[in-house]
Amino acid sequence: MSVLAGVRAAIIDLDGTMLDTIPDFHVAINGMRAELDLAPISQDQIALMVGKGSENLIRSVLGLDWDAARVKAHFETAMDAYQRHYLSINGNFSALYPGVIEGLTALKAQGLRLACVTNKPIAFTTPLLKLKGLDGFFDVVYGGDSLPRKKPDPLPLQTVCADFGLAPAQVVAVGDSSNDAQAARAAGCPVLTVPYGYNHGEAIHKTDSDGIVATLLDAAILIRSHN
Ligand SMILES: O=C(O)COP(=O)(O)O
Ligand SMILES: [Mg+2]
Repeated sequence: MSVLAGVRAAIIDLDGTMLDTIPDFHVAINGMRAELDLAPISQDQIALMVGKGSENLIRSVLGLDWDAARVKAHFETAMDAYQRHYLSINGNFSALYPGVIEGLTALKAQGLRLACVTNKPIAFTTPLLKLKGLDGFFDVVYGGDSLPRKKPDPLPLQTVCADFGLAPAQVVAVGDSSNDAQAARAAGCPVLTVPYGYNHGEAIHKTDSDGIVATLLDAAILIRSHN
């Protein structure tokens, strides 16, 4: 029997799964770097560092130029600048991946409840989902700072399962990175991965999952075929 049999809800990741947000990160990070007299960096560099939340990202971005002591000394100034820049352009340069709206629509039509769990701060996440027309699909949304621990910790996924009154085996996680897969494994949720996002520069095939789906629509079709 497939691990997807009996699935009643889906937890969908945001960055790299629903939206290609690297162009937003790029503008916001380089805006911050300019304020600190640091040279711009490329989208490819940024894609390697996205996935473990804002604090990690800013520490990595500053660590390209500075030692740990200097990063620490300037961290708060950098974070304030980054958040200001990000909020001023949030969503303006990011785009939906193919099959996202179709996939979410199909999952809903199949009777699944949907949650969005992202490591993006909730203050960025809420307006972004709205701007992109995604907010109406989700019963629950957790950002990286909504709960005491973020992915790859299982807590956000376990919280969704509790919110929905479902066992982890009934809730599939869909994401683009090892953070999503590790969180799902630790929570006991089945997990599907998409190959087009950001996985810290690692091929998605190297990440342990229950299947790789080309789009969210393919995820919906695969789940339906087992239920
Ligand atoms: O902002 C991040 O660090 C990654 O966010 P995600 O969990 O939506 O991929
Ligand atoms: Mg992601």
